[in-house]
Amino acid sequence: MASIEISAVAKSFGPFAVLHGIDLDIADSEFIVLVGPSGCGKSTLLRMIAGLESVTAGEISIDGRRVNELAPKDRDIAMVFQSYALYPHMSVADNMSYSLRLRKTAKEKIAAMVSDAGAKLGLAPLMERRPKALSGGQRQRVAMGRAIVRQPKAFLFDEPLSNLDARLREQMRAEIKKLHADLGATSIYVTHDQIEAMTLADRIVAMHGGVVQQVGAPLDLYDRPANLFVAGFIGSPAMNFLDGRYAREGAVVLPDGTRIPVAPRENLAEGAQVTLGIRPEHVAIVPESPMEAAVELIEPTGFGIILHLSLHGLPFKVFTLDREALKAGPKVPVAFPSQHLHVFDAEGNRAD
Ligand SMILES: Nc1ncnc2c1ncn2[C@@H]1O[C@H](COP(=O)(O)OP(=O)(O)OP(=O)(O)O)[C@@H](O)[C@H]1O
Repeated sequence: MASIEISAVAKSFGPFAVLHGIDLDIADSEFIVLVGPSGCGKSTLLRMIAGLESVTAGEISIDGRRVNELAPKDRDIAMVFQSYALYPHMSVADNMSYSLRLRKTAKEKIAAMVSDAGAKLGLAPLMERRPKALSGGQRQRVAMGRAIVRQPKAFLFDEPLSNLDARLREQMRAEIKKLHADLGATSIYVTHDQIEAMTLADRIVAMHGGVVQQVGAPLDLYDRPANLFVAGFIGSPAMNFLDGRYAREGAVVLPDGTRIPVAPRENLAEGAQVTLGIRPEHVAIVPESPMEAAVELIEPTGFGIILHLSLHGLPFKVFTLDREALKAGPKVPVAFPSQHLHVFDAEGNRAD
């Protein structure tokens, strides 16, 4: 297994700069998830680590060795693609053993490694089938098996679950997590799905516009997002944002004059433009609250209830497990508990 260091890495396609100075140190055995909206540059970064794209500037090292000029096959890393990329004319066993046969590994060793990986992935009864006779989930398992038998220094995953339906995605997600716990292989996983990022990662790298926005443990990003982008991207239903002005005695004043008490922030001036953030599950419905919101829509999800509310025309959502919320009248009393409030400055950065 390996550590991977990315230092000041930039990428341009002709005149278009898509990655702007990425720095990231990945520890041996770590599971890193690169997450961000379409076009943020996460796949390009992964492909540069794999050697499938050139590095415009900066340096990528694996185990302390610069690999910028190294061909993909010499980097000793395995990539698992969204499209599986299996050989259609080969059986599952032959797909999995292909790279070992190329390396002229001994036959008995190949058989043992393929059967071991097949058993780990629940593929044992399917070893003689061709890919076209497999379901999407089974194909993705074969693609993973092919990566595992190579015993690479690191695994790179490029949206491996995007082609699967929701239920299978959930199941495969758990399998990937178990596999990582079992193999302890350094892994870099690209997705635009923040639930995959939250559930799989040791550390999440949130990207936007070719720039790393925040790196941290999933719950750090959830509890203390560094800026408005991360706050809005991580979490579903998404964090509510309300624009207002900061008052130094410790409040944010909304455009309608509503004062929301917040812990004082040293670095904000009186009257500074700010955005208040609160997650839907943190908005409290409390009978004694003087703040009343109009009920616009009620969405029961089965698991919980999402209320679409508005405070003098400012929309926000509440998520609650309390089924009483289904009976909400035209107005509900709400409160924004100050320990759950996030305040962002005019540049969108966290102000603490
Ligand atoms: N070969 C290329 N030539 C020119 N532009 C490219 C090339 N490959 C990617 N890009 C551009 O680089 C930007 C980043 O693409 P990339 O595929 O890395 O994004 P992504 O975050 O992985 O998005 P997605 O989730 O849609 O794959 C995009 O604007 C894309 O159009």
